[in-house]
Amino acid sequence: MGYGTTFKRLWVYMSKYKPMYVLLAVTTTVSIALELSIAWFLNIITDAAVQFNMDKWIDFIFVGAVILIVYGLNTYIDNYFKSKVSMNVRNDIRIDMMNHVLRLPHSFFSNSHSGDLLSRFTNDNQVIGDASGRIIVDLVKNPLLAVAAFSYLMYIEWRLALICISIGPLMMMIGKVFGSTVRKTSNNMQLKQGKVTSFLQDILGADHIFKMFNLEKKLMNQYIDHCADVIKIEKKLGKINAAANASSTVVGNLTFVIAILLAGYFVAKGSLNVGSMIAFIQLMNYLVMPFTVIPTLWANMQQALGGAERTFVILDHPVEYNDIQEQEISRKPFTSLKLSSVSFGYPLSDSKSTISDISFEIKEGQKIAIVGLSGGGKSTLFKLLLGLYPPDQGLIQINGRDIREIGIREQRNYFSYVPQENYLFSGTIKDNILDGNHSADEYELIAASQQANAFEFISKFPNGFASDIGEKGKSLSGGQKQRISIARAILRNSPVLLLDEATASLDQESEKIVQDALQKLMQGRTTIVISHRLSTTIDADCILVVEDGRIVEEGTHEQLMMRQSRYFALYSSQKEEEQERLYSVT
Ligand SMILES: Nc1ncnc2c1ncn2[C@@H]1O[C@H](COP(=O)(O)OP(=O)(O)OP(=O)(O)O)[C@@H](O)[C@H]1O
Repeated sequence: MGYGTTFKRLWVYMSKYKPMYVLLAVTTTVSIALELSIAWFLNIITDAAVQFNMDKWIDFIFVGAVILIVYGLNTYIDNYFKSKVSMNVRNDIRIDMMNHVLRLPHSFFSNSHSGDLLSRFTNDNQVIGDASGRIIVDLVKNPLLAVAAFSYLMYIEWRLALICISIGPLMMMIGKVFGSTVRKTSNNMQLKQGKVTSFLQDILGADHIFKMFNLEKKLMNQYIDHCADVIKIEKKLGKINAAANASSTVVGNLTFVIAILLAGYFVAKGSLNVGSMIAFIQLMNYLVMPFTVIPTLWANMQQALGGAERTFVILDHPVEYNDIQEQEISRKPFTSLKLSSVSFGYPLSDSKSTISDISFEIKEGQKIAIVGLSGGGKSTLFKLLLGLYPPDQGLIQINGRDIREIGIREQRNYFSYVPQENYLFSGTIKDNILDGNHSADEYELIAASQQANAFEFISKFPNGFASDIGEKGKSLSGGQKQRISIARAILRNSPVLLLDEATASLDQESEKIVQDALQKLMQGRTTIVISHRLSTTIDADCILVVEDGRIVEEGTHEQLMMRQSRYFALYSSQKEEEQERLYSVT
């Protein structure tokens, strides 16, 4: 995307605030007029002073006061609306980004680092806002100020004005030489800052891990390396900015010195009065200053356009659905779920299919257990059922209808999903359980937590359901988090339960309580369970043994045990482990 295109897209956001930009055009014009009026004011006061003419002194005081008051008011309005327009554009883009990000497919999140996304929501958003307010207004104002100052200079003494304007091409050259380097370096800087944010996000939410593995030294060194990278770019940026400023200051002052020498010469010769020379000096500042600040403003603009480009990359990513809707709880009847020759490979993954030619059917009220070694593709199968990825081949049907006809929202509504790791959001216990069904009442909330064996521990908290669970449920135990997650799934009460049994080791007591809650959750529900425990496989209507993405065995517990093959081996090894655990406890 070129910068022109990026700006056009940014303009779509800015143009919503046209009245504010019109007002800023007025304040800019007034501010230019005021700058010139100060030069004019210096001119008349100096001439009056040189001529020992004190008649108009009271008028001068009055005019000076008016200029100052208007200057003050205009600066206030100008600054206020510059920041207001920035704030509004920033906020609109932020809201659009969130609205878009919430609708992006799972594959997008799988392939992005949340820290990088966070940096686009924060750092990039900040610079885009600055560009839409202060930077763009100053980029328009400074050339206009230069033109106005030049016109006034021409009026005072055209020969001096022509010398002064020679600064223009020289400054442009400086801007061009340094501008593109500043842009590249600034973009690099944003990327590095994104990496630092990602790094911080990884470690700050996992203090227990870095403490347990004693990773402090490693992380400290990594952070120092990240900071060194940032400092390296900052130094480079500092050097470029210093060189650009030094060059423009030298060129500006050189022109200034030449012009002032000539002005002095004209005054001495009597062709220019002292007042005009003073006004001339003031105007020179207005002519030189724009040329010195424009390269920096231009670089800031390009940095902001870089940020906008990164933002638009996200906004351009295809979404799963067109609008965000209220939570919908499916109460549609469910009769069957059928997979026919389903195959799938992860996008961007080098390996062959993760799921190959999988077929099975589950009818209302049945329970299927999926077992197999780690990495076999069990969780991936759930991702396909939940519509997180579309299958590459084959057919998934719910109630005999192809899921492509059903649509992704309705497809997801058929399922309650309890993942292996419990993702809870910051907030209260009540908020998290009600995420299962926002329209549930108090009675249903209590009933769900009772069924999930969670009510007792929740009641013991001083604030009960209103207790804050901390970031990702930090202030809860593993078992408590699982039970809240189960209560959430109970409240959702979708026709089919997808249960990825937790392998995380809980203490025996806690595991028993969680297991009991899971049994209650499965009771009478159509369930597909990724099973790591014997208790959930034995009573299953069908057990699928998955290896390398394929179903290598299927049948009931008795049938598979009789076959004495893969399931038998898995079951026997689990049984041994269970018994070892029992012995070690007793
Ligand atoms: N987002 C992803 N991108 C690429 N490959 C992935 C992705 N997620 C999982 N995989 C790969 O797919 C394969 C199957 O993973 P999956 O999580 O489905 O296994 P699993 O049988 O559920 O394992 P476990 O029992 O350990 O949870 C693994 O080789 C894994 O590395």
